[in-house]
Amino acid sequence: MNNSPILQMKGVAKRFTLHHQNGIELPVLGDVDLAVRPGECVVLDGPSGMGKSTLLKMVYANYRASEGSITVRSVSGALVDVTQATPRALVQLRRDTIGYVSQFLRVIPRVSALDVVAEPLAEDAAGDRTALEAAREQARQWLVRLRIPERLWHLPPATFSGGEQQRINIARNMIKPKPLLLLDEPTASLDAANTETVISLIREAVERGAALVGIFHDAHVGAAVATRRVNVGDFRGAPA
Ligand SMILES: Nc1ncnc2c1ncn2[C@@H]1O[C@H](COP(=O)(O)OP(=O)(O)OP(=O)(O)O)[C@@H](O)[C@H]1O
Repeated sequence: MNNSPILQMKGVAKRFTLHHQNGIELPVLGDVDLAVRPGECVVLDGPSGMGKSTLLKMVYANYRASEGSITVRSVSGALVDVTQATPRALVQLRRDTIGYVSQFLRVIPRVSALDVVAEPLAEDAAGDRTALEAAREQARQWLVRLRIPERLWHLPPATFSGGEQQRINIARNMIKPKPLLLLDEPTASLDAANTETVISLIREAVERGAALVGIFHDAHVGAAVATRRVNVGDFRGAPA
């Protein structure tokens, strides 16, 4: 296995410009140096407002870094600096290399829960019927494992409970094994049994050699999955 980092952040800083407050700048993170290798699950610690979610959003290129480089080793082996990548390269990277599980499901109107979960594999099937059916079969297995009642499988998740939506989101974002997985409170609305299932899923991802970076307010989950802990407050530039 290639043990070089899947994620490498060097000298990363983030400042928000508050346009409605005379353009004042809010420094959140500075001098972030972080390398994450295959088989690591780095848990981000630090008090509320320190910039944990901001760090993940920069890696996923939802937020643009103010300084520094964020290099991701793609499935094809190419090193891509997400701070410089073209929109097209970012779409490809999100499709094949970087998974991002947030607390909230972005609901797609009229698409059933089963198809929402199957979609990342169905996209790759490119119309091939056997591959499409295999994608839907895998989606069924994920729905069973995450205890989504069968009566919900063919309904769009818009009206599902918070915990049900969160589990659909986890299944959709983990069904396709990707080298880098970003987890922003994936168990926030889950009961004990489903939380344990997610802990197992995270450990399985670590075992297959994925690199993970996660935020978990539930200390039990963080302790159960962490191979290393990083305190975001230690990155210089973060407010005291
Ligand atoms: N889009 C934005 N515009 C302006 N400020 C922002 C924006 N996003 C985040 N911030 C600010 O950046 C700081 C860090 O926020 P972030 O959500 O990363 O913290 P966190 O460590 O994840 O907190 P929590 O544990 O409460 O989720 C906060 O002060 C927040 O207000």
